[in-house]
Formats: sequence, structure tokens, C-alpha cells
Amino acid sequence: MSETILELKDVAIFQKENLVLNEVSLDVKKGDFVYLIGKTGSGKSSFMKTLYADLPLRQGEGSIAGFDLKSLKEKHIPHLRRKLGVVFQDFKLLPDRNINNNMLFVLKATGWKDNSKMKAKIEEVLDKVGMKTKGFKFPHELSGGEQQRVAIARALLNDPELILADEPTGNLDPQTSVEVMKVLQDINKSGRTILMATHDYALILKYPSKTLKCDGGKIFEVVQRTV
Ligand SMILES: Nc1ncnc2c1ncn2[C@@H]1O[C@H](COP(=O)(O)OP(=O)(O)OP(=O)(O)O)[C@@H](O)[C@H]1O
Repeated sequence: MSETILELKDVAIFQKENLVLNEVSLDVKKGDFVYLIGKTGSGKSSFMKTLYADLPLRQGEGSIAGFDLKSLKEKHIPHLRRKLGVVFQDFKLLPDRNINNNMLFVLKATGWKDNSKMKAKIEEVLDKVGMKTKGFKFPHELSGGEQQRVAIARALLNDPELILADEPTGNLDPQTSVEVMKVLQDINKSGRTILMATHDYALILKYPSKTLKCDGGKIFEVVQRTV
């Protein structure tokens, strides 16, 4: 049986004093590709934030990439984030520096020191997303799809065990969404676990996989044909 990388047991998720999700229990195995769907405001982002410890786990039990979310101390959050690759809808690239320097910033912030190793790593991840020749460009010189591919490359810098993608195609047109999705599929095929929140049912139909739905304050697994 394959190894569990994310496990939640009877978790409740709050935004301030408001209960957003309740009785959340799930088990994600290494190598899985899991979608998280649900209407606006149903709690997808709050759920993702709990996983990368932007929201504290106040109730229930949770472990992710070997970290216990309940007892996680503030000072250990950077260690957890190094094991996760997080991708956002709005890319979140630093606008004042080129792509290579965006990557360098993350590597230095996560403790890398050796210049030649950093250079090789940046080339490797940009190559993986088909952006090897664009490292000298600034974010505003790239299309939305290219920026998202760079953001995915950035998420790969520290060889994360799990990638959390919150609406990664939310700002992209359908064709570009498929291109970005292909990149995520390739990364998943190379053994990485991906949890992706999305509104894009066309993508789910094209690339069917295990699907969780946030609805009515709960998360449950749905079978493909009813999404
Ligand atoms: N910082 C916050 N403070 C208070 N309430 C919040 C905060 N962020 C979100 N909420 C509330 O929590 C609920 C869930 O929001 P969340 O952003 O997780 O939903 P979502 O499913 O990700 O929506 P969307 O698809 O629009 O991103 C909503 O009722 C929202 O108003």
C-alpha cells in the first residue's frame, strides 16, 4: 500500500470565529492527483491555507509531509513550506526582477548557498516547464500561461513532496489552462503528489482524477459523472 502524505481526521476549519468546514477527514497517498472543487466561498482556499499553515489547525488532527499541523510551531512553518510547493491563481511572481532572480530569491530564502548549484537547479526547473530560455525576462514580459509555468517551476525548487495548487488555471484561457494542466500532469507522473483546487470542470473531464467537493461546510469525495 502506498504511503500517506496528507491525513486529516475530524478537522474543523475556521476563518476568525466562523466555522467554514467541519468534520473533514481525508487521506491522500503519495503520487495521487486530487482535485478540490466547490462553489465560491465554500472554503477551498481556507482548506488549502490550513494545509500550508497559513491558517492554524485549531480542531481535529492533521499531518502533512511528516509535519503534525496541530502542534506545528511558528518557527517550523518555513520547514513545512519547503516540503510543499504552493501555486496560486495570481502567480505571485516578484515584478521587480527577472525570472532567474525570482528563482534565486526563493533558493536563498530557503537556505541555498552554492551559486553553481543554484544556477543548475534554476535551469532544471525552468526546463521542466518549458521555460528554460526565458529566465532573463521580467514577469510582465510573459503571458499569463508562461507566468504560471514559471510559478510552477518555482514551486519545484525544493523538490516538494506535495504540490498545493489553488486555482492555478483561474486566470488563464481554456487553451492555456490545458497547457498548464499538462505540466502539472507531467509533474504528477514523475511521482509528485498534487492537490489542486479548481472551478474548471472542463479540465476535470479531460483529466479525470479523484475529486473532493466542498459543499455545505463539509468535504466529500464525488464520483466523476456527478461533478
Ligand atoms: N480572512 C478572512 N476573514 C474572515 N472570513 C474569511 C476570510 N477569508 C475567507 N473568509 C470566509 O470564509 C469562507 C470561505 O472562503 P474561502 O476563500 O475559503 O472560499 P473559496 O471556496 O476558496 O472561495 P473562492 O472560490 O471564491 O476562492 C467565506 O465565507 C469567506 O467569506
